[in-house]
Amino acid sequence: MTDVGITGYHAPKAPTQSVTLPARPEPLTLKPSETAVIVVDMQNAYATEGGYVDIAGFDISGAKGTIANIKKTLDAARQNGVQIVYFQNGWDKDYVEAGGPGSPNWHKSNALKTMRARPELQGQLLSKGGWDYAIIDELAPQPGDIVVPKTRYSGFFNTGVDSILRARGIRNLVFVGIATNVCVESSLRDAFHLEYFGVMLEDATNHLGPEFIQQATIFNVEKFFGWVSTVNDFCGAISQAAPADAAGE
Ligand SMILES: NC(=O)N/C=C\C(=O)O
Repeated sequence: MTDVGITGYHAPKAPTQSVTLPARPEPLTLKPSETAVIVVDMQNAYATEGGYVDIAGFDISGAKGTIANIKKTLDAARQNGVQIVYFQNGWDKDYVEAGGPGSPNWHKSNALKTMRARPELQGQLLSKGGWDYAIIDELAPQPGDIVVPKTRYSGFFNTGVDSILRARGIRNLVFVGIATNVCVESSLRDAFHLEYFGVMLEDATNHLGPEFIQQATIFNVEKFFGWVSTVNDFCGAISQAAPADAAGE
């Protein structure tokens, strides 16, 4: 069973009135009270120099702007009582959860491959409790946020997040994080198949690989799996509704 860090903090209530989020291919009508922001894998591994993807040779120069835009998104979400859920990718220190040679993950994970190529890194990449695994300081979870550890690209595989969201009546998921084309897209696709309305904030995600791959995911989301919006449009939209507390709810 997955560890889920839920604090006893009572966040401000999210508005129950519908707002209109400008999005492509069309605007989306949603209730902030039925919406969560999903922060995908904003760990040192993916967003900080010296972390796993940097060591593995990917260009992470886009991460800085992504972090600033995610911070803006989370500030607005918190002010309006919108639930925030963090996904955190990695495995136990012995890498049992990563799978052995019988798992495709063992063959495809660039973290595992990098550690096999450079044995001095063994135990350092994406290992629970280590620096690489930790969520970056700039986006540290706050009281009321939910942290969901995961062991594969999709946050819906082998985790309790679907139940956690359903129990709160959440129907709309706003995705931010790294990497657009791997864990963000995998999670948004699974969310679609579980009947969630998935929105990706294109300027709060960063890809691993050439620039065209960011555009490919944007195309896939817009055309097949959900909606694409921006940080400014999200922040503007969720502040449209009267706070639930002010409305006497
Ligand atoms: N968070 C991600 O998108 N991860 C991508 C690759 C990996 O974890 O190896």
